[in-house]
Amino acid sequence: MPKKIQTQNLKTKGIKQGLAFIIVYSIDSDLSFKGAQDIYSKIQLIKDDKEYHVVLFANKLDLGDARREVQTQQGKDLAKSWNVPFFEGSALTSTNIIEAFETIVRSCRNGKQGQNTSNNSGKDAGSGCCLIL
Ligand SMILES: Nc1nc2c(ncn2[C@@H]2O[C@H](COP(=O)(O)OP(=O)(O)OP(=O)(O)O)[C@@H](O)[C@H]2O)c(=O)[nH]1
Repeated sequence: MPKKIQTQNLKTKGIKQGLAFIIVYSIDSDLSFKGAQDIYSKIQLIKDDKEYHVVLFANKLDLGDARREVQTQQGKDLAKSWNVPFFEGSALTSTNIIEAFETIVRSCRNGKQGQNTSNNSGKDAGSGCCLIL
C-alpha cells in the first residue's frame, strides 16, 4: 500500500479510537494553521455524535513575533468558534505544555466539553494510549 494511504488510514483509525485531541499548529506557519482546521473538520466528521475533547495549541511561541505568521487573536477566534480551550506555548521551552494536558484531562474527567458530548457513552474511546497524528 502506498505510504500516503497508509498514513491516512492510521489517522482515521486514531481519530476513531481517540477521546482527546490536542490540535497543534506552529505560529510561524499559516499552512499549519490551515492544517489544524482540516484536522478538526476530520475529527468532527469521524467522531460525529460520539464524545470527544479538543484543545487548540499554538506552538513555537519561543520564535517571537518576527517569525510569526499566525496572530494570537486568530488562534483565539478559531478556538472560540470550536468552543474549545486555547493555549499558546512552546514545546522547546515547555511553556503551557502541562497546562494544555491538564486542561484536556480535566475536560475528559468532567465529560463535558460542549461539542458532541450528547451521546456520552465514550465507548469508542481508545484504551488510554496517546496517538500523534
Ligand atoms: N523553536 C521551536 N521549534 C520546535 C518546537 N517544537 C518543535 N520544534 C521543531 O520543529 C520541527 C518539527 O517538529 P516535529 O516534532 O517533527 O513536528 P511535526 O509536527 O512532526 O513536524 P513536521 O515534521 O513538519 O510535520 C523540529 O525541528 C522541532 O525541533 C518549539 O516549540 N519551538
